[in-house]
Amino acid sequence: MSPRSPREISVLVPPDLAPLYPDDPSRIGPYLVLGRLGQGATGTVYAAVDVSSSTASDRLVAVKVLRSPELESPDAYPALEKRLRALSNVNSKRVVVPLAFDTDANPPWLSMPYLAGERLSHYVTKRGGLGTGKLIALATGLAEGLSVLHARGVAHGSLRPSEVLLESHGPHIMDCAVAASPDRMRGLGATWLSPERFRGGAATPASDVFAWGAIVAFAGTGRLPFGPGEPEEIAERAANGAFDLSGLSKGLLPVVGRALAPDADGRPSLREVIGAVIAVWQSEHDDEGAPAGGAPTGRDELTRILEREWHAVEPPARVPEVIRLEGRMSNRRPTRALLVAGSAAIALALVGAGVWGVSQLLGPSDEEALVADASEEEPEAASPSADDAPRTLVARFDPADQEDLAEGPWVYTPVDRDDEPIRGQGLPSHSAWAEQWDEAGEPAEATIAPDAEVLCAKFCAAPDHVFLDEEGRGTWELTGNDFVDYLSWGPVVIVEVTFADEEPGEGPREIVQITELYTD
Ligand SMILES: Nc1ncnc2c1ncn2[C@@H]1O[C@H](COP(=O)(O)OP(=O)(O)OP(=O)(O)O)[C@@H](O)[C@H]1O
Repeated sequence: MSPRSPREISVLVPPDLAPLYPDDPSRIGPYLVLGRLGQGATGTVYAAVDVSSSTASDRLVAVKVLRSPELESPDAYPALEKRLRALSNVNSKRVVVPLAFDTDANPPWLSMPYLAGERLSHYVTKRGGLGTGKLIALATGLAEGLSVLHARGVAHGSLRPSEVLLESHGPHIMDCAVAASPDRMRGLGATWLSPERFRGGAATPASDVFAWGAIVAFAGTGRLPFGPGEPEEIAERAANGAFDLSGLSKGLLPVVGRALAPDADGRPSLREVIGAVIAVWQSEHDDEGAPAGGAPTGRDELTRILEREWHAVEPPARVPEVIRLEGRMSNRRPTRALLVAGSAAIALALVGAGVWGVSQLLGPSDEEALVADASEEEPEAASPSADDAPRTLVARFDPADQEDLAEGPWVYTPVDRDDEPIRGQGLPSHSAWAEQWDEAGEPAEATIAPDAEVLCAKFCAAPDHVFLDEEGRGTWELTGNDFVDYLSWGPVVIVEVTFADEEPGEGPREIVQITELYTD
């Protein structure tokens, strides 16, 4: 097997990744930018590739280019740098922390792990308040994340339901880099703003506790705790302690009520908050299954609560994308391959169906027929005639077998497999995938029709290549030319090929249809 081309890597990307705008950067720091994740009041977030990462599933990062009103004065930059340094040392799975940042860049940026999930604001708006177990997990998780932030001297300052991401492993506190100014927060919704912040005060741990109380109240009841209205009306109710917690899980009422105290001194510390919420959970679970060996720590309990209560937050599917790292050998293919909405399930379904279909197709008698008739005159690569080989077979194209990577005919080796592909273990590399297939015949040569129909799941190209068949299965549609171009990059590929229906003859057979086989 030849090694995979060092010029390409695969990355699992969200299926609905938006394309870049013409002015968007193609690189940010060490990252290759793939598409836009979104734009908020503090900057634009891009999906980007960390080329140093060794696994497809970890390569995707989110890079935020900061452009926020709070950073308009040059004095803001040293403070930003200090805050990002502190954040980089935060050790909590509940906080999205920077992987890298550059505050000298213009504009500054920070990278963070890519997290697939749903904002708490969307989740509650769509489904209503959370059940008690999940609410307790959320409340404990947020309080733990905030307490670790505070221990590093960082008050979040802008916490609200849209800054809480629900992901399959638990809730995450996002957007910690820049605390919104009170002015900006007033515009974003006074509900989450403590009275002292509404009056223009700085972000403090106590103001984060207030935000925690308001978020937990919203998540538990599906309603705004101070009701609807203009920011001033809401702020007035907050200043008077006029909240409505009816419908909130009974055990949580006292601690949430105290967190919403108008006076910062009247609010509990996060340690008290965590203790109170854990006590509610333990009282409802009789402490069953508590770990042996003394009183569990807050973190142990949080882990246990998340394990028990955090269900039904599934990560959205991601789809494979092949990224070219440097100049291309041909200009037919776009530098990067971007997949569009809806293709994830269908692409994976097609691949699964393709693998299944091929295993059905290749019964034992077919396998025997796959053994190519290597003639004495052509020892390197035989060209089986149309009457002694099936019209469709699974083949390996290994550029190591090919003398000239730009010109055909193309050497292919029939392959098959006895076992089912192992799924759910991440996307295998080209060569690892190819190694799962056994040789089932002698190498032979074929030409590839320039307009051959190509269905691919992994080496897909531009969005306008998307293809849906009559049964709703789909993937990307390329041509034989694109496939030849792909082969010239050097990867080993496993494909199902169909030859032209031709009269028996001497020359290499012509491939008119190619379906890439891949799985994860
Ligand atoms: N680490 C991440 N992983 C995946 N997507 C992310 C990540 N960080 C941000 N995003 C996405 O990027 C988009 C913009 O996020 P951002 O936090 O900048 O904006 P916002 O929260 O909408 O507004 P604001 O800047 O006012 O907080 C959102 O759709 C968000 O889900």
